[in-house]
Amino acid sequence: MGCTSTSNTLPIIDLAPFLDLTSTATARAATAKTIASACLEYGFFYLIGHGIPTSTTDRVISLATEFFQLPKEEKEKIARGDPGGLDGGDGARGYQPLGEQITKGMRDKQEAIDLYREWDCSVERGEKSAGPPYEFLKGPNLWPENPKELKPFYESYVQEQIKVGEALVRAMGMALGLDPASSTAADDDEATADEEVFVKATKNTFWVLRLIGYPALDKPCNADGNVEQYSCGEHSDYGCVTLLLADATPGALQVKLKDGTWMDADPIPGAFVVNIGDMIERWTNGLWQSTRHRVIHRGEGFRVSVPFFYEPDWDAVVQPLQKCIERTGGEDKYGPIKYGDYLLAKAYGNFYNRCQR
Ligand SMILES: N=C(N)NCCCC[C@H](N)C(=O)O
Ligand SMILES: O=C(O)CCC(=O)C(=O)O
Ligand SMILES: [Fe+2]
Repeated sequence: MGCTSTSNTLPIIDLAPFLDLTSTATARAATAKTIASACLEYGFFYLIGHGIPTSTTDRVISLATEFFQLPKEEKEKIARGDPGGLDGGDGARGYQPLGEQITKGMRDKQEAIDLYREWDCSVERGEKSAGPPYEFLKGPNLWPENPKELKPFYESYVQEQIKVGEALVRAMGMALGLDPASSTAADDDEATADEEVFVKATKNTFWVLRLIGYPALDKPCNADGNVEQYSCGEHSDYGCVTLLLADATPGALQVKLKDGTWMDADPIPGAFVVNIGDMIERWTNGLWQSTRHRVIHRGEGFRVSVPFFYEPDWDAVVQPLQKCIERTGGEDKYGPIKYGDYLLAKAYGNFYNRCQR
């Protein structure tokens, strides 16, 4: 697949009617309609009206940038440990140096920190034995000590993002409830059981926050225009919705369109780039697909992005909704799956060394 991509036409969705308590049912229905068509056509859109100020998102990016600029030894203080080891790691959380993350069997040119919803070991094992060893993914987060403000700032950013995720999946539930044959907006938005499915399944969201640093690629494309190196290979995300915050670098994230061509999804100031994950695809029986995307950072500088993944609860059982089965030919294409099991398999396969040996 070539290095070139077409220019930017992803839809822009305004979430404000779902966050502003004074908004009208008509305004919510209008947003839901735009979501329904964006999810059907692209599985990707820009999100505005989310209520998180640019002063916050700018700081999130600058703190991540500061971390990646630290010396290697400093960053490796929070290197993800081995699951089952006594170093305090669970194998998934913490810092991953360049080359540890793999996609489709190739090393991605990126370094990262993964943070997840805290796993409360004390509940399962009793307060006294809450320390290591941990099972894969089932441990405490490893937060950087430097920059000092990172942890408190990010903790409150996660809370703000959870609110956005909640409002967004509520809006998506409503969008799914719209009658595709009807062109008129619903006159009231009293939620039906189906419309609340995403909200209920994300009450204790097993969220992920990933800080990613992308060095410039040496040679992203060869003379024929084919891709030689990836910052992140082609993939879909695993859960409900990804709310991507990235620095201003253009020419990096690409979205795969239904015709197989790639389109740039360059950042728009103040907007998150949102995409739907595999669990939404399964709930909708493939009606809304978890669109594949990749990163080929074609610029010169160091690029930083901080995706927030708003996901189902660890224990949520995800299966196609009857209404969606009917709309997609009457056959259940996926069956039920527990989100935690799905995530374990995916996350385990993401690392080149240690976990895979
Ligand atoms: N939560 C994480 N790590 N999200 C990033 C997904 C990047 C693709 C992944 N290596 C894959 O092959 O699926
Ligand atoms: O950095 C980006 O633009 C996207 C990263 C991404 O797709 C991911 O981490 O899942
Ligand atoms: Fe992704």
